Amino acid sequence: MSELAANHCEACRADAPTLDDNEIASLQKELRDDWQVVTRNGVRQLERVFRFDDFASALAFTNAVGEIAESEGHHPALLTEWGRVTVTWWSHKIRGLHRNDFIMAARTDKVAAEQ
Ligand SMILES: C[C@H](O)[C@H](O)[C@H]1CNC2=NC(N)=NC(=O)C2=N1
Repeated sequence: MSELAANHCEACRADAPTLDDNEIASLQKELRDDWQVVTRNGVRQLERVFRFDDFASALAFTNAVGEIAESEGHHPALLTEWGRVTVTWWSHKIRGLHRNDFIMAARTDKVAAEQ
C-alpha cells in the first residue's frame, strides 16, 4: 500500500501552486498505474475506473469514498454505473492537481481493497 495513503490532506489555499510535470511524475510513481492524469477544460485531474460485480457493490464503494472525502474535506467527482465507478480527483480552488489529490487517490485504493 502506498505511503501516500498514510497521509492526510493539508488545507489547500486558493493561492497554492498546482503541481508541475516533474512533481506529478514523481507522485504518480507512488500510485498504481491504473490512475491516469487527464486534462479537461485545461484542468489536470487524476482518474481511475474501478470495476464491480453489480450496481449495489459500485454504490457501496461510492459511499465509502464519499466518507473519506467528507472526513478530509476534499471531494472527488464520482460517476457510479452498473459494475463501474469512475473516481476523479483534482483541487477545484486551484484548478489543477495538488499533493492532496494523490493522497486521496491512494486512500481511494485503500477503500477499494477493503470492499
Ligand atoms: C468550503 C470547502 O471546504 C471547499 O470548497 C473544499 C471542498 N472540497 C474540495 N474538494 C476538492 N477536490 N477541491 C477543492 O478545492 C475543495 N474545496
